[in-house]
Amino acid sequence: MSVSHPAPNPSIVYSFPTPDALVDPLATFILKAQKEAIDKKGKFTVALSGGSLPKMLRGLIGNKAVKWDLWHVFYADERVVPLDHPDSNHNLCKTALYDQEGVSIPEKHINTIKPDDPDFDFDAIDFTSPSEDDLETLADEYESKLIASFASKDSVRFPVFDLILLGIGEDGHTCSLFPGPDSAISEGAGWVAYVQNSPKPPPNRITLTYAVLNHAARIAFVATGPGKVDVLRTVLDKPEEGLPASRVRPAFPGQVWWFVDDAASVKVKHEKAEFRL
Ligand SMILES: O=C(O)[C@H](O)[C@@H](O)[C@H](O)[C@H](O)COP(=O)(O)O
Repeated sequence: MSVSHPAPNPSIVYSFPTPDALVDPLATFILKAQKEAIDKKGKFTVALSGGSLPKMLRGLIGNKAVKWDLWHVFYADERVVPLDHPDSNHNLCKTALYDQEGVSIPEKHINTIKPDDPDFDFDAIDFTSPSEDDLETLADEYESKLIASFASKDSVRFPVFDLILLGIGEDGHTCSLFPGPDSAISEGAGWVAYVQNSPKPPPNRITLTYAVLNHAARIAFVATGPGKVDVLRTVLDKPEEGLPASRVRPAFPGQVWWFVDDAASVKVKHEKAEFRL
């Protein structure tokens, strides 16, 4: 008997006149996701990306409605560098968000790529040229953190994030899922994969897989600036080209939203919705 799966919902695109103008709506959107999650299960699980994204979360800083103590943070992807390195997505989020006045996510709720296993010496990794074993261990250990947070692998096939916040590169990558033959991090893979030779430096990364992204309750992409014009047009209007960001299509009732500025979305034909929550 064949089982039919409901098709993914079409993406909802909000375009704002400037990057600044999307900051408060994005915060409102995140707060709504937070409320729904906390009302349902008393916590809010969110995955953050690097790049320009962390700074776009500034609308949350100082907002009394944010229940920081109930946030459980993972990284959609992370660069394999020391946690205090300027290239670290954790470091980026720490500077832009966690260190800001009033932001009080408990440290144990922030899931860095540093393994909990006391036998694994994260700081001893040769970060300029980590071994494949190290990368594999980091991916496996990160998966263990997901399992610990989302239940046991026996009882749940995939973690269901309340919200995953993503950026997009000009080549259509998202997380550390790049176009090309190496985008072998396919639906069949586990929850976390490692990447070597990433086309965007630094070369070594770990990333959530499509499988995890496509089980999320909500995905929000944030993309601004004229550099994203062509890629947004391709991803939103020609998803059949299969760029990594187009492959992020959580099954019903999952939903993808785009928070973009007019400079990035000027060529997009996909319907733009009026922002109202
Ligand atoms: O760690 C990373 O490199 C990212 O998570 C990556 O996927 C990023 O989100 C995009 O490259 C967009 O970056 P910008 O927002 O800086 O353009």
